[in-house]
Amino acid sequence: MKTTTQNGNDVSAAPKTDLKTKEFLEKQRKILLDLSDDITQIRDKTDLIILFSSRIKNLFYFKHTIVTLIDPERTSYRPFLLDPVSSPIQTHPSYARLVDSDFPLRGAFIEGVLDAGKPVLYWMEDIMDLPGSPSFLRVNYEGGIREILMTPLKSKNETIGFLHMYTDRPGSITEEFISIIEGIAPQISSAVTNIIKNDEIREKEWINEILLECSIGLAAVRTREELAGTVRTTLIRFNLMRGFGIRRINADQETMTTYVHDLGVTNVSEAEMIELTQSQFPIYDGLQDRVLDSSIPLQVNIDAEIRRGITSRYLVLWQDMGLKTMVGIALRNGDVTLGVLWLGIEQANLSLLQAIGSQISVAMSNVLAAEEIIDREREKTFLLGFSNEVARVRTKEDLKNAVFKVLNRVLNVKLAMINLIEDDNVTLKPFMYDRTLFENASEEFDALVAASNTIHEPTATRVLAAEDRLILKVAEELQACPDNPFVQLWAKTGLKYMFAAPLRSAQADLGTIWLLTDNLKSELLQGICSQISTAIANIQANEKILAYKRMLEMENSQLKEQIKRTYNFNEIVGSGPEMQQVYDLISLVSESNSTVLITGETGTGKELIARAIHSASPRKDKLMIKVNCAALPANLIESELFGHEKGAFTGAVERRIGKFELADNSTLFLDEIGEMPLEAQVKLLRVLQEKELERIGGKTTIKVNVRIITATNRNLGEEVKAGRFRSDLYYRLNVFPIHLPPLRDRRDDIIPLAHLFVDRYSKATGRKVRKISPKVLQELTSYPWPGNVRELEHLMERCVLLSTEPMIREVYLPNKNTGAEVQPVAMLGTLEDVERMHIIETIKRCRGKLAGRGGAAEYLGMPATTLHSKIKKLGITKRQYLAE
Ligand SMILES: Nc1ncnc2c1ncn2[C@@H]1O[C@H](COP(=O)(O)OP(=O)(O)OP(=O)(O)O)[C@@H](O)[C@H]1O
Repeated sequence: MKTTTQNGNDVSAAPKTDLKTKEFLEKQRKILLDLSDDITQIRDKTDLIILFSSRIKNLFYFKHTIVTLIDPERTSYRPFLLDPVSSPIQTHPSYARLVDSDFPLRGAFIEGVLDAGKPVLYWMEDIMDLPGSPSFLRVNYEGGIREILMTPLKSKNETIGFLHMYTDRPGSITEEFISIIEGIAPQISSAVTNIIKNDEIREKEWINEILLECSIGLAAVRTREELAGTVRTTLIRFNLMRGFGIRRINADQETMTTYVHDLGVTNVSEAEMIELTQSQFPIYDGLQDRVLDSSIPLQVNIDAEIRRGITSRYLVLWQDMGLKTMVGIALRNGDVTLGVLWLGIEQANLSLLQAIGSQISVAMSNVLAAEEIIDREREKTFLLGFSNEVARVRTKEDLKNAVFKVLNRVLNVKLAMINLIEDDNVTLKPFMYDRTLFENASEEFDALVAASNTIHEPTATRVLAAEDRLILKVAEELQACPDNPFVQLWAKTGLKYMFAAPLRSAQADLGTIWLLTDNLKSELLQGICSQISTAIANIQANEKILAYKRMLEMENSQLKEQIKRTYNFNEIVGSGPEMQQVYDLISLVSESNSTVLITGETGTGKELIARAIHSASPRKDKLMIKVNCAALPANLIESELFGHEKGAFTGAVERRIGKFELADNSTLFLDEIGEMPLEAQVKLLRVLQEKELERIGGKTTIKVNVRIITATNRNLGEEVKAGRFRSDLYYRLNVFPIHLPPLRDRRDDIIPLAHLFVDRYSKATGRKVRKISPKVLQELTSYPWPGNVRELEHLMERCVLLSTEPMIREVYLPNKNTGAEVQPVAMLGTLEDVERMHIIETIKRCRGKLAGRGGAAEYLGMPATTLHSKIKKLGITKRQYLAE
């Protein structure tokens, strides 16, 4: 057997022994046998070296021995089995460091052993100071060691470590010694391999045992707090607790945010702590994505990552916290990647970390599932609450309150806009928005709100085409459509997502809703949007009902107004034979359903007579409906009479009930029938014949039971002849004609009528005008009254208003020749009137005192006798100045 020194010299330095002697062989055999026995009994790894050392020492002298092992990467070797009791350097200050050091597998010293593949004896002085020589050589030399025998330990032809044997007596390691060591090296190797395996098995068992314990705890975890606590306990059990953070992948699939953490005791500031645990950190930053992609835990050197150019803020925060290395473990449950577990540790058993990681993954998915259930429940309750609130919504204001409450306060979502489609089915009109959202761009926003938008605007078209919603990433949209003014506005809010949805009710598009948020809860938002759709449909229906109600109220008040003006039979003044005849006709026709045509000059009382007929008819409990055919433009008269459906023509925004329908079971009074356009005459005739009608644009026929009374101041017979009035209609209307004579032909009625009107307007205005002077009565009866009773009525109303005393003494009739009214110089009356008024007023102020100091004569600047004669002359009575 040939053994070499580090210089490659023949082992001439080792004292020669006859290796073939029987004695030697016997010695070797015994050592091997004893050692084999020992090795089988070894329970503890330190026992091996102690037993080995003592057995060999029985035969040869050496100081002490150790075993070193090569690391799995085969870059270094480190102490594995020590015999500190025999070591001469155990009191050396470097001892503790040396036994825990890795020594590079480079340099002449160790490479010499590896190359030789068998024991190599070194003289310390030759080797210890060579470049690359391990420091333990010099330390041993200083401890008195002079030679070292290095024997490679092999397993399956690969060197797994070294047996170091040290001596302080040069020459004590003989050739025989070396030969024996070489012979027993395989035994030592296999013992070491067994120890390693045993160690591994034992460690695995220990790990499994603890993992099992931890897994029971982790499996029971249901909340985040429990998760944090159990992860902490698990790490403590493995002595790995130096602070941890679990980051969860956010819904955007682009960022991660801390889910649970325990940073341990660190010198981190409150602000940094909040930043680290609440920020969204990008997944694809070159580090987190590496961890997620890696199937094994990844050890990260923070400084090195920053030097590599990874700019994520959390690295800087870790650095600030004084951390040097972190281990990142991807957390996965089946195919689902949940996030990353970051551990603030230097190094650790990878398979252990992996096992911990997968247990935490299971626990985390349990917590997530539990949270999801709670979230869903909460969302359900929340939606139910919102839907109850929305069900009560009747106005836009109610809806605004409900929507803003739910979006801003509960979900942290901003309402960018609700647009509603107009009746033209194209225009999108802003309905509701949160202007505060666009504070940075208020001018642009106002301009967009003011400009009319349509369903053809590209983003609006996309939303309306969507089945239920559209989720847009604002940044991507801005890249794709940098010129779109809407997208530009969204970008200015700084929010990440635009959640847009069509608002629909019963499959009809009502409009679009646009929500901006960083926190996307699509399902919930979807639910809210459909509630908003329902609410808007309700509001619109309610608005229609209100409009309809308003219309009815308007009509109702008009009708009431008409009723007020309805005078019954008794209020019709006229006692002459002409009017008597009219009364007879009214009595005759009232009870029947016959159509009546009332003719007469304007103002003769035709409407009054129509109302009298209605009031005396069996239909009197319902309102008489009046249509003035002259007051309506030709194109509207049909819709006024027969009504129309929504959209029947431009401007028909609502359905409208016609007067015919309103007059069902009552009387329809068509005033000024002579003015009705021919086209409408045809339709009127049809309704009169068939007693049913169709609304304009409508498809169904509506049966009506209406009594018709018409009136005209024209000569309808002449109109028929001139072709302006349909003869067939004329005959149908002229069933029962009543003609009203003009007032000039019944002069006996003038004075009773004048008194009636004075009385009526005195009461209405609160004046005390009661009488008409004979002179005025005379003037009234001799006037021709071209405007008939209405003219008389207006004139008397005016007289009441102008009169300053209980008797009407003056009337301003139009000039009989010119028709123009003779205006007095002043509205105050004649000079005599003014004088009378002035005297009465002065006496009143003097409290009836005429003469003497403070009397009216003094103030009027005349002697009391003159005043007396004037009072007499002007017919001033005591009543006039003492009455009030
Ligand atoms: N005989 C009467 N007794 C009392 N009031 C009358 C009489 N005739 C007419 N009036 C009053 O005179 C006014 C005008 O009457 P009314 O409107 O009925 O006339 P008309 O013939 O229908 O007018 P037009 O042809 O202009 O529609 C009304 O205020 C009405 O009350």
